[in-house]
Amino acid sequence: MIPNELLLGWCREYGIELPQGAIDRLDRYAEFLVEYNEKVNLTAITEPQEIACKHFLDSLLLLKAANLPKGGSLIDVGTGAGFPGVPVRLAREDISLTLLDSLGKRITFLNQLCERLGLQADCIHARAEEGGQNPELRERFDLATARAVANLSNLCEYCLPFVRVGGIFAALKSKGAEEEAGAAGNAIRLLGGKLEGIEHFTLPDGSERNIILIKKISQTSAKYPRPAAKIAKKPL
Ligand SMILES: C[S@@+](CC[C@H](N)C(=O)[O-])C[C@H]1O[C@@H](n2cnc3c(N)ncnc32)[C@H](O)[C@@H]1O
Repeated sequence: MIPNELLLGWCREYGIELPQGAIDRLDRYAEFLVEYNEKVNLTAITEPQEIACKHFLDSLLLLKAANLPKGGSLIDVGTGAGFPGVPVRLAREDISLTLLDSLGKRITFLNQLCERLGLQADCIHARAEEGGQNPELRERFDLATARAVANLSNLCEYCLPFVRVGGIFAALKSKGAEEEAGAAGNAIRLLGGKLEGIEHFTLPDGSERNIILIKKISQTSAKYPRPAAKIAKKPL
């Protein structure tokens, strides 16, 4: 359904390697996404070339920006229909993937998707504020990521608790990333992080993508993440 050759060409251009069979699995992913989206709202992007560019290639850029060690672990917070986590896992069969979202209908979709694609992933129905206090998830991951979930300050409180010391939180953002990173300075520091840098990309459709990289340099205090109402009322 997606323009496979075009996507492969983009991957070559951006230096992203795909293992054998990944393009076929991405194609089946797109097909199921569009089919399921007719009954349950998952995404506004349904045109095949747009899915290839704005969902798949965009997600895969994470691999260009952040180092994910061989056999490492990735958590995608507020993953929605699986972005960026699922495309990244299809490109990196060695990693373990956890997909977390607060909406049950998204998790139902993801479980069915994993079954169809024969993909191993933990799909967790929880708010990030709760998941980050769960000892089985807290400070366990080499890489945490999120796209289109919240402003960077709140996102740091959602995501940094999941990251092990020495690991990375990578936030996928469009324009205004420098300003957001500046405004989140206090949150980054309080949560045990350090701004490593921002990787800039231009997608084939001309849109801007910035990936903000935050390294976890010390443990996050047990008081974070706070309950949702507190985060909303008093952002760090
Ligand atoms: C705009 S969608 C983005 C989905 C996906 N990351 C993408 O880029 O296509 C935001 C997603 O974040 C989830 N979300 C928002 N706040 C959350 C929270 N506090 N904890 C977990 N999931 C959350 C929503 O349920 C939704 O699926």
